[in-house]
Amino acid sequence: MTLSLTHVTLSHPDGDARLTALDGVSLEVAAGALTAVVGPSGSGKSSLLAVAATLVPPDSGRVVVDGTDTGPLSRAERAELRRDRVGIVFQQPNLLPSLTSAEQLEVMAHVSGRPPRRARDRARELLDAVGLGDRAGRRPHELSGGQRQRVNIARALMNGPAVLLVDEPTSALDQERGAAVLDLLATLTRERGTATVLVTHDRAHLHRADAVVTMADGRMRAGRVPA
Ligand SMILES: Nc1ncnc2c1ncn2[C@@H]1O[C@H](COP(=O)(O)OP(=O)(O)OP(=O)(O)O)[C@@H](O)[C@H]1O
Repeated sequence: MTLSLTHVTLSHPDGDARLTALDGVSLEVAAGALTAVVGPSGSGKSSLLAVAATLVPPDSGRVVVDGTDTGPLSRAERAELRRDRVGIVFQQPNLLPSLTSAEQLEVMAHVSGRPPRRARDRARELLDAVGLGDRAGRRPHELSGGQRQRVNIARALMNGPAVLLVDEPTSALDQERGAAVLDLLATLTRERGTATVLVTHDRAHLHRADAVVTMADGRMRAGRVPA
């Protein structure tokens, strides 16, 4: 499995007590598969993504990313693993206002020490893949919300991640643009072979997922993919 969480627990300080955000959660996602995570606010969905992204080490349990057990890794080693093998798409695109779409992507390669020329080609190819080949020279304020989210997705794929983690990508979009973004994520997952986890409130599009899991009070329950 490309992403594997086994009996993961995570708690946060809550006054003198601790609040359990993840309570023995296990999840496996194969390369090329899209798993959607749904559940009410506060059920642990963002905590699950944070742990899978190696941003937060769990209190107990195992997180394996692309064959690497992340438990023994130092903070610096986790950061390196994240940079090279994990793509993260946050709810808000967080694009840099002064950079063009192509440059938003090229920065990722630069940070990873990859050659600029290859980065330019790859940025072009990815912008084409998300339908923005003709918007490569535009800055964020010259793009629509849906286009900015597509740049955000392309940027997350820049370093060829094995695992793609996506947090509520449609929350700022209308129904039609949201549906298009989810279609795109499903297609990219298959074409690029990422193990993708998508947190969403939007139950309308769950049929695009290979599996759906529901979180409630930090626990996970497998669900059927709706027809
Ligand atoms: N950094 C933190 N410090 C303290 N408590 C936290 C922290 N992050 C999350 N929590 C708590 O952990 C529980 C799970 O939160 P989490 O954000 O993972 O849920 P969620 O399902 O993503 O919710 P939402 O849909 O509102 O984003 C909640 O009770 C939340 O208040």
